[in-house]
Amino acid sequence: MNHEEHAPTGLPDPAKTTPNGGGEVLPFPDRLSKKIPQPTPAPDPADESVYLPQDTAPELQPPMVAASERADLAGDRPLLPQWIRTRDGRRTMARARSTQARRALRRWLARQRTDRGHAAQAWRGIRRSAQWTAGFEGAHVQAAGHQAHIATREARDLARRARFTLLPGDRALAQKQSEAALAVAVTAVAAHKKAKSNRRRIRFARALVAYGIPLAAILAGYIALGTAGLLLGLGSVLTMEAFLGRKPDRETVWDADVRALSDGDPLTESMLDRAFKAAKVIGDSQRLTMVTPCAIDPAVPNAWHAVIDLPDVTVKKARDRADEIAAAMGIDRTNLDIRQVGSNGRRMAIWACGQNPFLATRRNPLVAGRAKQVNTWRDGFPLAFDKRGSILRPTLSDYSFLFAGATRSGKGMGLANLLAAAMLDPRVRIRLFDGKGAGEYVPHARALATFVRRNPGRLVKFLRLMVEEMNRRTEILVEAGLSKANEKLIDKLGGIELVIIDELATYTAKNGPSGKYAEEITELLAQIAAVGAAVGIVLALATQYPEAEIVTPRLRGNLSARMAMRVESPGASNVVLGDGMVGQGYDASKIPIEKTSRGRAWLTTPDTGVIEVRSLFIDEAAGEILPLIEAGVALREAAGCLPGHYDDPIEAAMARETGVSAAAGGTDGLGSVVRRTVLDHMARAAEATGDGQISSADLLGHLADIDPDRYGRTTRETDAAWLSRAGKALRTELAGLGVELEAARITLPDGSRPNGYTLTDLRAAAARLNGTD
Ligand SMILES: Nc1ncnc2c1ncn2[C@@H]1O[C@H](COP(=O)(O)OP(=O)(O)OP(=O)(O)O)[C@@H](O)[C@H]1O
Repeated sequence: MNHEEHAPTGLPDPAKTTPNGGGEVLPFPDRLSKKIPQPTPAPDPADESVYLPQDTAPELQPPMVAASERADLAGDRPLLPQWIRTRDGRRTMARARSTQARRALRRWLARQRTDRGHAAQAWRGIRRSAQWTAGFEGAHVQAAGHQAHIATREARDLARRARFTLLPGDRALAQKQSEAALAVAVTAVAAHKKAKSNRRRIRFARALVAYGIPLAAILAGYIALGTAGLLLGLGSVLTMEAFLGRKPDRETVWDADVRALSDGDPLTESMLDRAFKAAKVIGDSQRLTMVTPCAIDPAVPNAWHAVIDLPDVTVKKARDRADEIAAAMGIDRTNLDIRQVGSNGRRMAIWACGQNPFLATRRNPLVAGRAKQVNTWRDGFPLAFDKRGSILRPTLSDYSFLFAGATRSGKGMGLANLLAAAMLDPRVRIRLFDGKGAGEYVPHARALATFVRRNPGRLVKFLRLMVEEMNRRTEILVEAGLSKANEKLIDKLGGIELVIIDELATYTAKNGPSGKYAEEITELLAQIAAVGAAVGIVLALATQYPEAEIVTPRLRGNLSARMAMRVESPGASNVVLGDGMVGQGYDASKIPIEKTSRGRAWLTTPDTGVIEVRSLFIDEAAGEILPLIEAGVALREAAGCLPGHYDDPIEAAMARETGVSAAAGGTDGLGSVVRRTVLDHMARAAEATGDGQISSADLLGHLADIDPDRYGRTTRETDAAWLSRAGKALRTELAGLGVELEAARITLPDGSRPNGYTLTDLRAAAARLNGTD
């Protein structure tokens, strides 16, 4: 019942309401227009207008007002309108409730006929429990059965051939092949049996949960309460099943044409057939031939694989249409992997996963276990995992590396994985130039043969030495008659040189502050990258700015292993992966900007081609790298090659040339590698004057305090003689450092114009000396 039904008769007439209005009990006429007594408000003694005259008839006297009909003076029943508290109001409400109940019952009855009815729900729940009990293990058994079948048939054929081969030599060979095939068949049959028993065991365990528990509940109810308990138990089990089956099956799930791996459907032959047809890889009249049936890949959740033969099309064509195939299977291209098997170009292994295989974060195995020595030359270093979950381990014996990606894309993690393994290989001399200049690598310093922050001038000198070192090593190889170093030769050559440059743009940007070095650095890097790896000199460059100016095409061409994390544009992706790669579907700018995508990349190496990967994770914030650094220091100490404690020809030559060594990050271990010279004292003295300049006389007085032997004044010396001698000593010292700096006229605040130096000139000379300008 609703208010509109009453409108014509039921609504109170405002004209007839008492003067006290809405706060009082209002009349609510009956539907049958019964005469109802007009409830009257309690008289307000203060309001004389509501007093009835003395001669009012007794029937018009105000009736006794029931408690529920009294005015709600205290306001403690504010949510109930006054009219409900009348008898008619209550009757109206009762009528409304009964109508509602009737409608609810009708709705419930109508629902029972649909797939949302409680019986349907319970039945669906029971069916789902049965499906869950059966599981997917059958696919494994089927695959193993297929293998066993093929292997036995092959063994039988070979045995027959061996029996009928008459030539003794051929017969021996045939028997050998027959025995091998028999062994394979026995293993395949055993694997089939094992898969069956595994399926039985898992099904039994599931059946215990799906059927055992409900049966036990019903039985317990019956024993405890008899028939009532039995009904109660049955009721609760059916309620539980109805809960499990509360969502109706979507029709699409059972429709072969729209099955999707992402909905949890299994990969089937018909799904593959349909997807390859929809992607126009095969025609409507063609069919795929299954070499192995679709089976679960236990390494990745919700992943499947199969080997198929394509009819009259190449695997390359299928790979080119990977996007379309994936879409037809209801997944993203990232979740699909197509590889060629064998050499006929038609057989392919397909792997597909219902969810993004790169959502998982996988830790670097070196930090997960106990840190022990690693052979990066032979076994490589764990860098990343592919979509099938296999860890990729590039070796340090074949090529140089480039890591590129926008900020926070995870390129630093790529370097961190390389560094982690290099730490644990004492033969690797790690030379790190940190162009960002932050403190990120300071904890590693003790194990670094060279550690310099920024300082492009030093990098140029270092790379020149490296090119000389490369030529020296090449000569050794020439003498040994080899084109490439092997593991035995590594020690003779002087170990593996790993040159890491983090933020290449600091050094190779032509328009940057170190532009004058850019060209030479790029050229030297390209030379080292081209032949270095063959003689044990490997580069690992990282940049946030993958632009052709920073990584020139020639340099990129020589860096054979390149990892493109998320970049800003398709052009940047091509700078890393190679021209035209975006057109082939390898586009690092399409990697989503999400936290869960950090470390995802396209990796290209001569061994793998271009593949999609995610780098392994090292939680640097939690200090996971620290035990590796300690282990690296200990290994180098034991091998007698702890930086700064052995004769490193490169750093020795650098020290000769620049006057300071950067082994283990220099004397302060921070990679600042600044040479403390007389220039620093001069700059500090000029700073102390407060006006940015200092006269020669004051400066020499200051130097006399610091280095009395050289600049001190003897008792018999006149002022002029001392100034002349000390001035000459200073010029000699500066010339010895290779610094060209002459005293010039300066104007002091008192107006005098003596000879002296400005702070700006002194700083510029110091920067030139340290190569930091
Ligand atoms: N493979 C990965 N798995 C999980 N998380 C990762 C992975 N790689 C990077 N990350 C996360 O992304 C953050 C940024 O990574 P990283 O410092 O390597 O990026 P970057 O590109 O070098 O950043 P920046 O340009 O600021 O130096 C890391 O702190 C880490 O938490």
